[in-house]
Amino acid sequence: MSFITVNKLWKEYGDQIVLENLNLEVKQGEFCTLVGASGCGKSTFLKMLLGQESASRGELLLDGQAFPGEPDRNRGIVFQRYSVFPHLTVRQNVLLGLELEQKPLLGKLFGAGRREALEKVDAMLESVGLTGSAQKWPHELSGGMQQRLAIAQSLIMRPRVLLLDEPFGALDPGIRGDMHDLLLKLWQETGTTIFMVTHDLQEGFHLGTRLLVFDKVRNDPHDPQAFGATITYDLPIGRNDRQLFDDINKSVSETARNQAA
Ligand SMILES: Nc1ncnc2c1ncn2[C@@H]1O[C@H](COP(=O)(O)OP(=O)(O)OP(=O)(O)O)[C@@H](O)[C@H]1O
Repeated sequence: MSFITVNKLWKEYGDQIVLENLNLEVKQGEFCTLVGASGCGKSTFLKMLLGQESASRGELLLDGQAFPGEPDRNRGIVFQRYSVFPHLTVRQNVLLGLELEQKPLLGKLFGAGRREALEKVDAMLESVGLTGSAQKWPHELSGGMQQRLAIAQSLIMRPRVLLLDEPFGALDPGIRGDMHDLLLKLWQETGTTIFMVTHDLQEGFHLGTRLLVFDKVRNDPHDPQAFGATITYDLPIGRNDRQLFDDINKSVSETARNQAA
């Protein structure tokens, strides 16, 4: 049985068809990168995996069971920006999830429970290279450091699925390279299943074990909302196929141009 099954999945908002007939089987530990023109529903698909949006039709299964309808600790998400709490220090940001999980009402741990949780937090901060910034506030961190904090905050909960929505989109190219290395290291260490949206096809090819291209097969210029996007390429990657890269780039750019027209 596959870990995640997407079966004839549709998503509509009112008259607008965003996603149509998505089918996908994902094994535990895969790293899927999602690319496609702006507005093709990639973030919507992540939100469905998170449990923040429901399907209009079709099935989304985790271990053969319907996906929990609300976000839970099985699934962590990191957005392009603003996913950390500005009023908490780096260490408190990472601790909070554990505190809320163990003491949902109070949101605070004491004594041995707190010491144990802080050991995990410090190990996680070490893993993402933020040990020296543990007492800092988020506004004192660079963009790359804030994203490392957001990843630590998600991973401390040991999610089975990690959802990343353009996590490096706002970072300088030099820092992106370091973040790629870090993410690959954490993915190998934790074995978590990753879905990552990126606008950078090269990044998608570099990081993923599988590349999913979201695109519109049909387009009605008089009614752009009539058709949704679907998965047009689902490729195992890890090799550098220049022709394939060019083909995907061309088809995604064409859809982007049609949508802008
Ligand atoms: N809550 C919502 N209510 C109504 N329409 C929505 C909602 N969320 C998204 N949409 C619409 O669904 C379409 C897909 O949006 P989505 O953000 O998933 O695309 P995307 O591929 O992630 O785009 P981008 O690459 O620009 O982030 C858009 O036309 C958007 O306006």
